[in-house]
Parts: sequence; C-alpha cells; structure tokens
Amino acid sequence: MLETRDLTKSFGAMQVTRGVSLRLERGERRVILGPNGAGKTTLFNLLAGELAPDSGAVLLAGEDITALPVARRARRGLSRSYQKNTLFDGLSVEENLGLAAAVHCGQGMRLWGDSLARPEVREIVAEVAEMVQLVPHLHARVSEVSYGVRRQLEVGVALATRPSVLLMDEPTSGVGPEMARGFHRLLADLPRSLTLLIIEHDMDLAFDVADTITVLNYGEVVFDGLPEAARGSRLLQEIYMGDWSDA
Ligand SMILES: Nc1ncnc2c1ncn2[C@@H]1O[C@H](COP(=O)(O)OP(=O)(O)OP(=O)(O)O)[C@@H](O)[C@H]1O
Repeated sequence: MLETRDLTKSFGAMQVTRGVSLRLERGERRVILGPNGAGKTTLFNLLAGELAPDSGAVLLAGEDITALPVARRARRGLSRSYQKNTLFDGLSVEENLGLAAAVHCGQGMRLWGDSLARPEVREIVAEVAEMVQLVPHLHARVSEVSYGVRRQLEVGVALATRPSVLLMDEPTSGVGPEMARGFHRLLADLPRSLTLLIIEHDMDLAFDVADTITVLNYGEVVFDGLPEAARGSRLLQEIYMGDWSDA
C-alpha cells in the first residue's frame, strides 16, 4: 500500500535518511521507533511530501508519488495527523470534523456553514466521531476540551478526509501512560482497511498497536520485523536502554 525505495535525504553534510526501503501492506499497523534525532520525522516529511528526497522513491498503491505535493498525496489517500495548529479552537469538535469532511467532499470553505448540513458530510462526521470516541464531546468548543480529547480530534480530522494510509507522529506525546494506552486501544480498533504508520517514542506503547516495527537509528533502518522479534533484539535493547530500563 505504501512503499519507499532507497530514500535518502541530507541536511548540509548530515545524512538524515539513509537508504530507507519500507513496504507496508494494506491494513498494516507499523510503528516506527528510534531515539531522538534518528530521522523519524524527516522520514514522515518525505512520505507526506513536505520534503523532497535527494534520491529514492515513494509509492502509494503501486504508483510513484515522489514528485507530488502534499495536497495531491492527500487527495490520493495519504493523510497525516498533525500535533499542532490544525484545529480551529473557536469552533466545536463537530464543526472541526465537519470542515475536514466538507473539504474532502469537495465543498469549498466559502460555504462551509451549509456544507456541514449535507448528508454525506454528516455521515462522515458521525462515523468518525464514533471511531475516535468523540460522540460525548461533539458540541464542546475545542478551546474547552482536555488535551487528550484534542489528540483524539486531531486523528478524527485526519480520518474525516477518508484516507487509506494515515501517518501519525507521536499521537500520544504529552498524555500520561494510562491515557496513552487507551489511545492505542482506540487506534487498534480503527477499521482494518486503514493502513497506519505511527511514530512512537516509547517502545512499550509501540507494542500495544504494532503489527510490525521498524527501528531507525542514525537515519538507517536497523530493524524491520515482528514485535516479538523486536523485544528479543539486543541491538534494540542497546539503542533503547533508557526506555527499557524505565519500563
Ligand atoms: N530542516 C532541517 N535542517 C537541518 N537539520 C534538520 C532539519 N530537520 C531535521 N534536522 C536534523 O536531522 C536529524 C533528524 O531529525 P528528525 O527530527 O527527523 O529526528 P527524529 O527521529 O524525529 O527525532 P525526535 O524523536 O527528536 O523528534 C536531527 O539531527 C535534526 O537536527
């Protein structure tokens, strides 16, 4: 469903992405682990189209999308859930979801008030609200909801564009461990038709949701495989010493 071939990216003399080749099947939940500075966010930027690679290719459903800008990748079903500045604080949870759904349904921002009433938009809002457990919060203003609900809404806004592949950069960052677990259960319950690629800093949390794990270190894939194998890997234990000993 999503593939990279030998992606490389440097900033000046520093090579931050080194020959990264990944292949995600449809419906796969892959977690990307790696220490600070390993190149996880850079890889996401290359996948989403915010950065162009120096060499290599990104393929979505078999088609080369390396040259496509962010919006065109999104229209093809590759979406990213952002941590910051993507929500309209003065609007309700429902309106935020509705706006994303309306844009997806081809409604201009200009008429968005009317767009929200359209049946296809209402249907998406209801479906997504259910998926990310936002039904009790639909009428709350975003500025008034808890941090955890905001994080759920960020994922909801991305889902309202009906992606086939969703990239999430540390969706649980800043929430406590218990809430993070709940959040991962929510992710695990998302429809299996959706392919998920998640950056997660915490190794234990990664095991909650991952079908497969990729570990980056100094921009390079140093592990790619099943979570059970990751648990037994000495290399990972060394890289993740801090997180393992904290666990
Ligand atoms: N635009 C940029 N210009 C120069 N250097 C950059 C740029 N973006 C990232 N870097 C550097 O590239 C390296 C990888 O950064 P990246 O953010 O991809 O790592 P990461 O694995 O996501 O780290 P973290 O877990 O801390 O977010 C870091 O050394 C970072 O300082």
